[in-house]
Amino acid sequence: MGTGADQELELPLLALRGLVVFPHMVSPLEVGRPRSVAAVDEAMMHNRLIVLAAQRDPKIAEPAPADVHDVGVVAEVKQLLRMPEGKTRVLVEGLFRARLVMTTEPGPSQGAMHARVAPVQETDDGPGSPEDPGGMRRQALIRSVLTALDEYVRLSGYLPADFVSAMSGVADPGRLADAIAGQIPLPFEEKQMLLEVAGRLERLEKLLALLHRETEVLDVQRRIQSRVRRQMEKTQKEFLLREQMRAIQRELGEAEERDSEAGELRRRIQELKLPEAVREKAEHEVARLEKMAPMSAEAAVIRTYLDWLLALPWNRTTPDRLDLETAERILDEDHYGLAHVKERVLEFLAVRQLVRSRLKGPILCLVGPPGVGKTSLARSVARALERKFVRFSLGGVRDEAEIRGHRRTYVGAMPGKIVQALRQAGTRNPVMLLDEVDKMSYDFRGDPAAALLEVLDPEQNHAFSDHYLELPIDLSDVLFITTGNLLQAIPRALRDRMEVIAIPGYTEFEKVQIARRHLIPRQLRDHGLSPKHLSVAPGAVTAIVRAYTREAGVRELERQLAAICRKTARRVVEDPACRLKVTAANLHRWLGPPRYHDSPTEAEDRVGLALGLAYTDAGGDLLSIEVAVVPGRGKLWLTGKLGEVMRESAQASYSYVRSRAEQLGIPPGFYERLDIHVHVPEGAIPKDGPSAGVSMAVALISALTGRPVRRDVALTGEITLRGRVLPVGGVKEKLLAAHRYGIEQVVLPVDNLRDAEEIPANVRRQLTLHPVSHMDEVLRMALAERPVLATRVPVDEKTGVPVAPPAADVGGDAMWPETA
Ligand SMILES: Nc1ncnc2c1ncn2[C@@H]1O[C@H](COP(=O)(O)OP(=O)(O)OP(=O)(O)O)[C@@H](O)[C@H]1O
Repeated sequence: MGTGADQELELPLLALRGLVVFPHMVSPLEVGRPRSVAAVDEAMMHNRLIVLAAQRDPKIAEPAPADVHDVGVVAEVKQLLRMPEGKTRVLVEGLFRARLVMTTEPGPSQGAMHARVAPVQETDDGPGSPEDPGGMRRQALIRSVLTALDEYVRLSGYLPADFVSAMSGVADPGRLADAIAGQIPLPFEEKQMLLEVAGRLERLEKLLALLHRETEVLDVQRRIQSRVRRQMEKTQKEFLLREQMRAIQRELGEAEERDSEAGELRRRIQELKLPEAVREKAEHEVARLEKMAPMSAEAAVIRTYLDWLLALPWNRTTPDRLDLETAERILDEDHYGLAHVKERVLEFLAVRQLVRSRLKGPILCLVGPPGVGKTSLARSVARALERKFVRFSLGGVRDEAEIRGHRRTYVGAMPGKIVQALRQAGTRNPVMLLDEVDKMSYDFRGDPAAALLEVLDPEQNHAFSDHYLELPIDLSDVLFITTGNLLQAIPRALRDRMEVIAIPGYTEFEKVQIARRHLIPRQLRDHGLSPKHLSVAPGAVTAIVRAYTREAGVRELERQLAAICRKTARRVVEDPACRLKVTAANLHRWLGPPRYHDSPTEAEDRVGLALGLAYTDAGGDLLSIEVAVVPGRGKLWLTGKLGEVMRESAQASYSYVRSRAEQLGIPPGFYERLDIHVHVPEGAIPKDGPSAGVSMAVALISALTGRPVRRDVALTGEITLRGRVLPVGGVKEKLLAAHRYGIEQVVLPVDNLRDAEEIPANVRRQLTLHPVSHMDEVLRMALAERPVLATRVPVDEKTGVPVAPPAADVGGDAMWPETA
């Protein structure tokens, strides 16, 4: 067919939308626009030739000559098929590239557009052409394109597999490029770009780049798809399994169980009339529970949580009994003595009666040795107020989470102790006893004291937050009472927030009263006995206190009485008619030999042995302090498990003695020839504090001068390097201890005298107190006037220098070890 491939032609123009036809490519076209139909008709009437050129913008409906690209293809219309609605379908075959030289618009008669076109001369083909000597580039390009095409076909699945082998038969690079470009789905702008390249190899090279890019895109696409597919499969699988499980549960009747569980929970929530925030949270959790498989671990977590939420007393309170008379009667009924504490409790109730609304604070803190009735007093307060009573111990708590709970994300998470106690109480206004606030510690897991501060602060505790509950809980109606053994060990910030009431310990008289009025009746009751079975003579109680117990409280006493009751119970079972009587004389038959007879007090005055008074967490106690002087080089030995402060205090006493040696009648330079050993017996018990300073100085001076210490004097006081005596703590407990051991003379710092006013009058009467402010006064009181030995430090008569001592010859009192 004469196509006139090298001269200009005037042909009808068909504008293509979003489509490029290449030479040698047969392609079906749907023609609808009137101008396009006219162009096809015109071509059919002449030589079937037509120019196909792509529109620059496929969206334009009626393109003007400027709207079509300058390069297109001259094609032959192979077939024409008229369709309904005026549409026409044609089959065209591209013949050659052509440049549109001039394009003319149709006249008003709606005919076709025309274009004058000039064929594009294709360049650089064949071996030996200047750009490709030897045809190497051509070869390389063709091979690369075929490889890339192979990869592309494999990845896309879009073209038939034999397309590649068909293409490998095309030798002309330009044609190859056109044939491939015509078949693969590239954006039409890129196809147009390829159409406009006249150079064959250049066109092939551009196609190669596009192929590579397409392959890469396909690869990424494939990876995304497979990921999406996997995801889809997983959700589908889960959905399927869940459905199956539901079906199984239905079969087993579990679904109904779950539905009924949720229904039951909802009903309970409704009934409980919870505060709004709590109700919302509870309902939210029930809704979550419903969506879960009943047996799943998560459902169990939610169930436990709901259990807690619904069990807490959000709005349950008990009315307070504010009747003072009854309250006083109850307090007296339960406890002997303790007037100060009872008074404070009654004051609290009185204020409560006047201020009906919430009373901020106070938090009572009962401090005293074990067994003085702190816990039972708190219980009694609850009884007087008709409130519920709960207690927990803070001893050993070192983790904030124990107070505040663990977050629910933890396995086995639980609310903290406060919330647990509230649940146990079942009302929101119990008396809550926090035992052993002085035994808390802290580590990297947070400071429990800080959490307690929030609990005990009336400004904050109306919205206490527990990590587990995730809801603020109101603690402002709780009456907190705390207890501890040592005031100093309670964290300062906590101490400031509380009203401390000290219970120093009981005198012997009080113990006997407590036993007779409370402990014996209670033990009889607890052992199923009646007073006619057993009577305990007052003298026997005193004997138990003296010989079988050594304590500030009455716990050990109660235990001994329980032992007596046990023995009685056995006898009563054997012989219901028996009548038993415990007296001081037959006590050893009930309780065995006395446990305590060895008092630390001595039968006679001793050299180098002083009695100090100590304050421990078990109350007050006596402490013997021994000093021995041995030949040596001025070393000071300290033994008996002394704490840091006590050691320093011993050093201070020693320095004081050295600096005052001459006035004290000790040869100067004694320390160059002698070692001094200070020992505080009962080494298993740790001892600390500065209050033994005075007694150590007395023992030292006694050992160095040979003047014995009076055995009926006990001492307490801190010493300075200049011999001043400073006040100390725990004086009440110390005085009670001195009295317990039958000591009558107590030397104490003058500033501590007012503490002595708080001990019971009958004890006070039996003690003679010697207030002092300087060591000189202490020594006048505590040391015998004249040495029992000429001097404890032998000196050379001529030089006055201490010499090695002679062999001991002073009986049991010997301070010098025998020299070998
Ligand atoms: N004044 C008292 N009147 C009657 N009973 C008392 C009195 N003091 C203590 N008790 C009794 O002594 C026992 C021990 O008291 P409680 O357990 O309250 O001691 P505590 O001070 O709390 O000791 P701890 O510091 O070890 O907790 C209780 O049975 C208590 O009833």
